[in-house]
Amino acid sequence: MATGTPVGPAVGPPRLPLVSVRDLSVAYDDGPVVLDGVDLDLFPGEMVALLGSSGSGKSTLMKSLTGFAPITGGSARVVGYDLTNLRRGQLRDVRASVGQVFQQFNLVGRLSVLTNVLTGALHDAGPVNLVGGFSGVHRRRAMELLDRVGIAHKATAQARTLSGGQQQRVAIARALMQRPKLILADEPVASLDPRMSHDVLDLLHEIAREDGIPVLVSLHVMTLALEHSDRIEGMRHGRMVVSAPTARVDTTDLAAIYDDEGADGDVDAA
Ligand SMILES: Nc1ncnc2c1ncn2[C@@H]1O[C@H](COP(=O)(O)OP(=O)(O)OP(=O)(O)O)[C@@H](O)[C@H]1O
Repeated sequence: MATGTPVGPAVGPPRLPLVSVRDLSVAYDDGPVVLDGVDLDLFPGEMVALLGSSGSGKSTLMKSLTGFAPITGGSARVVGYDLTNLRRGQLRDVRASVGQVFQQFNLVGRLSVLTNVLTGALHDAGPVNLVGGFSGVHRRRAMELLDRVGIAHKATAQARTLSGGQQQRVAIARALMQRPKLILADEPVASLDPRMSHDVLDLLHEIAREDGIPVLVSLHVMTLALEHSDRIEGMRHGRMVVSAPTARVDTTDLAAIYDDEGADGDVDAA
């Protein structure tokens, strides 16, 4: 298994991981073990691509980081919380600190783009009604974020009228509205064409670098992962079989992840 130190500045204070997972096991409802002895560290400012064949456990790993998959063994520290030993109310705090981006965008189609972004602030806005209840501060921030993701001109449009790539930008702005300490993006480009896929991954990579937060992104297209990540984590049958800086990943690593199960991409591209 390839390993390596995470990408980052050669000098400066030691960086602490925002996510530190050790020997993690997950099983659903007394079923078979789905994650088996998984280790994972995510550091500030890095874009990490999570690769693996269908069913290897990528989504389950992401869900386990926000308490949506049952941890049966090992440990998981996420944004300062020990997920196996949470006190009352702390799971809510973890979820409020983790921005999530999904394949299907998960926007409310009949609401405006701006309102969709504002829902990212629901955890700290107190009781609001979705149409008029957000403060001017929240509204200004939502507009700034729409500007940052390049879609401020669509602020008043219904979300369902936007293209897939535009909707994913709105979803990313909504995640940023949470002021996240970590972003989890589960196959965020699986519904997008190649051009939009590159644009969305560029945007996520830029956010990781500029905001200094880790972005963990699961991808099916290997070539996209090789082009748009600082580090590759590779899963196979619920185990982490590769963990290495992207520049050092080679065909042996990719074979360890996919073997003859196939991937959407060319192994020789490495
Ligand atoms: N809620 C659930 N209950 C029971 N088993 C589940 C549940 N969710 C996932 N699994 C099982 O866990 C295993 C890993 O699934 P998971 O969705 O994490 O894989 P994945 O790598 O994300 O796959 P894909 O790339 O197809 O999304 C699979 O065998 C799946 O059937």
